[in-house]
Amino acid sequence: MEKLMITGGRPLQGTVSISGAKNSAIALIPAAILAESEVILDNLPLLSDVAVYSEILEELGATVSWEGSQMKIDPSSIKSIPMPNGSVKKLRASYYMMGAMLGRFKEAIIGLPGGCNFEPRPIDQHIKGFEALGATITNEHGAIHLHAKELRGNKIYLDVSSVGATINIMLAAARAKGATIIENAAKEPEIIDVATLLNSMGAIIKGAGTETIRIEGVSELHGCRHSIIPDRIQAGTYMIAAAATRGNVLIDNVIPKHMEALTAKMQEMGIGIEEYDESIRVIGASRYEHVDVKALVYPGFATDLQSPMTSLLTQAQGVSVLSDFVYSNRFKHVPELVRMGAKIRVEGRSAIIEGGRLNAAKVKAADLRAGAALVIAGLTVSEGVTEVTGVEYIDRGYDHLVSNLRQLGADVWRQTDN
Ligand SMILES: CC(=O)N[C@H]1[C@@H](OP(=O)(O)OP(=O)(O)OC[C@H]2O[C@@H](n3ccc(=O)[nH]c3=O)[C@H](O)[C@@H]2O)O[C@H](CO)[C@@H](O)[C@@H]1O
Ligand SMILES: C=C(OP(=O)(O)O)C(=O)O
Repeated sequence: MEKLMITGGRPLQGTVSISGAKNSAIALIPAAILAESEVILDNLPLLSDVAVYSEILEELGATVSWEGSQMKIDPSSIKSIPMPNGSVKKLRASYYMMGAMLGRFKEAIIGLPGGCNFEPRPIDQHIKGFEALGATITNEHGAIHLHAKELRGNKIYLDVSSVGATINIMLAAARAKGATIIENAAKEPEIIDVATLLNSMGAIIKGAGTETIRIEGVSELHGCRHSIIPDRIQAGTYMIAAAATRGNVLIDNVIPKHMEALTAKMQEMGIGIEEYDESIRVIGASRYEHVDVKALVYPGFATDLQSPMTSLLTQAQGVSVLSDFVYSNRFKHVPELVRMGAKIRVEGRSAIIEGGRLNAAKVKAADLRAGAALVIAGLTVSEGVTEVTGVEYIDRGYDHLVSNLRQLGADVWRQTDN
């Protein structure tokens, strides 16, 4: 079993460069299925989810070569092969195979997604969107069967502004007949990134990043080259880690605009923030004020930073209230932080956090961002060694985590126990 070992108490110092966004990468790779020729993706993060996605495309017959942060995908030999089990079960975003395969072949059989299950994560809005485009959908023994004689554009109002449903409908609609309008679309930066790639492939998509997206279907898409936006959740995690250790860190290769909800909260706590064109410096202080945080859809505070933020709030004076309005039960990190001495109780969709010192402990990450929260907590503890298991979750979203933290002066290492 692999674990992360952390002797904390050292303020993080130096520069960390952020890789491309996981939540873009794992939508852009399946989007390449829609093209007839080679798609080149630059600034790709080296993550386990990305590796699984390249496996999925190879299983379908695509030629994938991956060198450093560049992936080349030649989808010209892709075939419509059912994927009820196997790799698709390993990650959440395999649901994008539904939209991409439907767009290209008008049919797909895809096993229900795996990934981080911090609470039930329905895909009813994805299904509603595909049905509106003319697909017939059945769930047979845990695999979704999708079929359409032809896909026709339609107006789709999403009941919840879902990132996955918005992207999935864009993928299928890009090669449908006529115009599709998505209302109450999600506005996350990763949606703009996917629309940018699709438009470079010859799609006609307008309004990505707003609540109304219009997609004019085209009969064919071609290859292109695209550079993935920086990962705002990784960036936010390092910003929080810098502040939690009362360090001074330049976070490079970020889009500061994407970080606004976090930077505003950190400034409210008394943390120094300097913004540059493509980087942000976080300057820790000896005392932080308590704040209330509400995780919301973009441009609100990201739910994916809610767990790391919980760890930072244990370092503030007084009582903070952190509520998650996207995932009301995303609190699997809380019992583990309590094992480390944190004073936190969960009431409904809120964690009530009383600032205080943490202790080293053996803790388990139950999902990706819970893992990030535990690493940050461990970095604040100077006595003893914090051991974090569940490293496979952390590897879904943070490439070079150990080397990045070590470069910033942290005493962190990976250990494998038999
Ligand atoms: C691969 C990826 O990009 N993952 C991100 C994506 O997940 P994901 O796309 O799965 O999340 P959604 O935006 O779809 O979920 C938002 C909310 O809508 C609900 N919902 C969603 C779809 C649906 O059909 N029905 C429904 O009720 C969910 O339960 C949740 O409460 O956005 C989440 C919210 O920012 C992030 O935490 C994830 O990191
Ligand atoms: C929940 C996350 O990802 P996924 O939707 O891929 O499980 C995340 O990135 O925090």
